Amino acid sequence: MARDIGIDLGTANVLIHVKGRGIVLDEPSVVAIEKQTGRVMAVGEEAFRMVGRTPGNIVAIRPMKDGVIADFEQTEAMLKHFLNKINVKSMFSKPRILICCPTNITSVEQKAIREAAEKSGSKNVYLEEEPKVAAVGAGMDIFQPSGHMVVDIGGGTTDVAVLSMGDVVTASSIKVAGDQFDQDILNYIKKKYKLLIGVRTSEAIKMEVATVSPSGREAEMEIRGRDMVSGLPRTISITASEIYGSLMESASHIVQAAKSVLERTPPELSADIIDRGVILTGGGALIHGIDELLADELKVPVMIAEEPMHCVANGTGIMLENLDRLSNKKATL
Ligand SMILES: Nc1ncnc2c1ncn2[C@@H]1O[C@H](COP(=O)(O)OP(=O)(O)OP(=O)(O)O)[C@@H](O)[C@H]1O
Repeated sequence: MARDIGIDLGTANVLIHVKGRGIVLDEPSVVAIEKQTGRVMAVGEEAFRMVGRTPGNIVAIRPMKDGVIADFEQTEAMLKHFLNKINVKSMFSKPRILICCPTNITSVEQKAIREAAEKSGSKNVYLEEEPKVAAVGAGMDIFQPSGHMVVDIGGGTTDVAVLSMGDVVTASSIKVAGDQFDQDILNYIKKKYKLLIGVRTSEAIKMEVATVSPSGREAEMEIRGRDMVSGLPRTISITASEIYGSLMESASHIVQAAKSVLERTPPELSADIIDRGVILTGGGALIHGIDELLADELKVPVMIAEEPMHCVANGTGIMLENLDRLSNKKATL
């Protein structure tokens, strides 16, 4: 039985979509390694629980940090682990696999990703650009001769693209996305309160109280960390309005990337975008107020896709059904 498998190989999360079954795996892109031997101790959810909490000889890393493959061996190990976990070999004979990986990876890295997938039992491996698949997963019919614009805000990268007739017309990719907001919050707390917090705490702040909305947000949260002066644990309370300022620089990079794409878009397609609006995908689209900010700045309607974190994974399923229309990267590798 031939089956199709789609993989969103994201810098923050890996999702695997199996035709007819939907998303069968959704785990953080984290690997825990024993430092001296390089042995992989844990992958995904289990490794994520160790972030910031490992003893000295173990380190929990994100092998694809910042939208590039920072550690290729660990990326490969992670991909193999996930494919084994869903037991591809016993499930299907010769599945077709479509992988969406960061836009900036080199052709050598692309080849190695393909090989890792092939070793897990597939002879037909395709790679595709993330914004294109995100747009399809968000429900856009990008194969028509009309303009669609997607802003995919992930963990490491924000990809902005205008698509028409199944291809990218204008695009921009910047290394400012959800992770940068976490870092901004962490830096702000450190500077203002002399309090050290971990990335997991700053991510929780981003989700629960942060906003980039010009109209603000009513939210407050108690956070714990280590006082830089006394070295002792300390609890403070923070509000949405004070976090707002620390996020504005990163938010404006995302706005600028979207503006630069619109400025380079042919006028007929711009007109389509005014009618249809811009769709936001990726987990970063869930930061409070990003839709309002972009709508204010771009002067076009902006909507957050349904289940923005699942768009790429769901899009792989749709793309695999349209393999003939897919610009097949396989031949070029
Ligand atoms: N409710 C939320 N509010 C704000 N941010 C969120 C929320 N949920 C998830 N995120 C952020 O979304 C980001 C991860 O999104 P996603 O899984 O789409 O990224 P990715 O596809 O792995 O990354 P990339 O596209 O860079 O490869 C993280 O930075 C995470 O903190």
